[in-house]
Amino acid sequence: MPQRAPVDPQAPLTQQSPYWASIARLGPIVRPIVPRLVMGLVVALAASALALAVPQVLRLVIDELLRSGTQPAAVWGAAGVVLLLGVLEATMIYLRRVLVIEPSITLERQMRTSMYDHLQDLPVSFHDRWGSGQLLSRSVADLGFLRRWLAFGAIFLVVSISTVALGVVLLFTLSWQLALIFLAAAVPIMVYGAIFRRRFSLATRRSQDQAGDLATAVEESVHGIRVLKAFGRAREALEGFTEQARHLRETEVAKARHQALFSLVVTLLPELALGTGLVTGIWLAAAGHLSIGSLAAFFATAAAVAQPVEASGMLVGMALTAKTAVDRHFEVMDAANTVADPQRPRHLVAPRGELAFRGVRFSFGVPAPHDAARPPGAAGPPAAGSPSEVLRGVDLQVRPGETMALVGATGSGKSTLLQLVPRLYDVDGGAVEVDGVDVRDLPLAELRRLVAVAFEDTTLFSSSVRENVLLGAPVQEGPEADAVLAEALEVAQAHFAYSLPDGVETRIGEEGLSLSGGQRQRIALARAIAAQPSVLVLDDPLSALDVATEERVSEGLRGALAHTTTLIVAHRPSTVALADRVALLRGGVVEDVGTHAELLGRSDHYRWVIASLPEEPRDLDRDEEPDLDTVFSEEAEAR
Ligand SMILES: Nc1ncnc2c1ncn2[C@@H]1O[C@H](COP(=O)(O)OP(=O)(O)OP(=O)(O)O)[C@@H](O)[C@H]1O
Repeated sequence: MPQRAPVDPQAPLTQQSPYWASIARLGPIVRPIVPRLVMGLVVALAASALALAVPQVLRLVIDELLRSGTQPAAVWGAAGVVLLLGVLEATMIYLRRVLVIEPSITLERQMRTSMYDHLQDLPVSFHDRWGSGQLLSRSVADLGFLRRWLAFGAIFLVVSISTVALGVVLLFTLSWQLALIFLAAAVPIMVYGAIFRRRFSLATRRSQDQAGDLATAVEESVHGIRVLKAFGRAREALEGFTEQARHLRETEVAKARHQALFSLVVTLLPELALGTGLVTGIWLAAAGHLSIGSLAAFFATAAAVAQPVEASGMLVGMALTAKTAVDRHFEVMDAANTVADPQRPRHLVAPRGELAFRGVRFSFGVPAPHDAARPPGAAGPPAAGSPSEVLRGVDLQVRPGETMALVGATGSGKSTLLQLVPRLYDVDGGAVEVDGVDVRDLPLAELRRLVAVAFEDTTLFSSSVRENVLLGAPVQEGPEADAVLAEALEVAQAHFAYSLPDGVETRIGEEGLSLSGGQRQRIALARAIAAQPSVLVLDDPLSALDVATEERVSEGLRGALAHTTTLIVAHRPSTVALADRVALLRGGVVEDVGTHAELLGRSDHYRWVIASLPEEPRDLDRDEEPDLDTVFSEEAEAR
């Protein structure tokens, strides 16, 4: 497996796209809910205008009603107006929530679904480079954040800017001298705001990436918990995790410090301006340049304006985090699907299952942790003949219905060659053909119906045995599906499935019943058989079986594969025995092809490879307990 480098906590993060260029990319996605967002914005603006109207009523009450000694009824009337304004403001706030929350949640779901869909489409080479935690954090945390920003942050930012703008105009109408003092505080706020924006956006990008790496570390250690425990490496894993968590903590603390400092500036300066304004205001009122009502209204309005200014630290922080979330989202969504359907597809009407590799060249390219960190095209395949090329011109023909074993030293590229058949990767040069048609010219769905695979490292999904086995089967339900299931379980010697607590309906996989390595392999093998493919590609699918079970499976396979072209990676002589012919892979090419006996007779390298294959199974996995009497008597005989 290639290494996926986590975010370097010390690396300078300076490459940031312009803010609006990033946000504008959301345009087409957000468009359907824009009317609701605009309505939400309008009612939020109305709520803020109502809040600003209260000081005006206050001024009227003080200057006009109280001073001229009007009837108490008029004062009650004014109080009623203030109350009405308050009720209206609360209603508007409620309406805003109703208008924006539901569409923003829907949008989050849609973005998450399309990301999942895109991840399914992207080639295996993409998944080789990206840590699962990075994808997890982008599809869960980042999108959740974007929703909150759209439903709350963005609207409040616009409302805050409008409130401040309208408030400042009102302040000028009440007293231009006091308004100027108040406005003077805005200059250092704006200067410091620019510094804050730069620092915070770098820190927020780093923290979101580090959170993704941390999620990858959790995922890997949960998956590898048995290995870590068995090798007593849990402490080292914890130390590694603690180190990553420490880096994230440092970034978060730095972020919080930037935000706290900015909040201090935006809280302190308006307060200072208000204090200075109060002294000046009292002096102006005493000198008769300002009415008491205007002075009271000025300070009530200034307080209403100061509120969004004070919240600006949080709002700007949200806006910058949202921009990072958008960037991270599109880094995944922009990744091109290099293994796509052909533009002019060809079809195989009655496939015979002839498989051919013609001058196939392949290398894995240069792994990189995050696509965005690389200039486009930086990870392309190395030049032909470069040392990192795994396959350097493979020529091999497998006849229809033939079983061909692939043998070679470890790391010679056997698994790689198999993965080119269902286009998990595409060749860099040459072609893989089924019935004379380049696999790249077949629609992917058709190709993957023609070709079924079973790998040594089996993946079972959190669903029933039945669903796992019938995953690629032509029929999923009914008596025909039952028959396919039964036959596949029979050939793969996976009868144990019937004895599970709920039989073939038992839930297995990560969230279900744990199966042994050999049981998992047999389910995976049954899945490949149930797909009823024309070409079956098996990557050492019997490695975890004991000799007796392997023999029974091999026998079943010989019958079942009679009409299926099979390419099988063999790590054991017993798997080689399954094959009609054997291909010997060496130095990135097929060095020799022949029967097992022919190759034994003429190839030193083949003899060496076969001699180095293990005779015994790597992992004994018997269904039934061994007969201890027999074991003891065999041991006694041996003695
Ligand atoms: N996803 C990957 N990304 C980068 N390099 C890879 C990847 N998978 C395999 N390789 C490299 O390609 C080479 C061939 O690997 P491959 O797994 O095909 O060998 P193999 O013959 O099947 O080995 P084995 O018999 O040990 O299973 C190795 O050097 C391996 O490190």
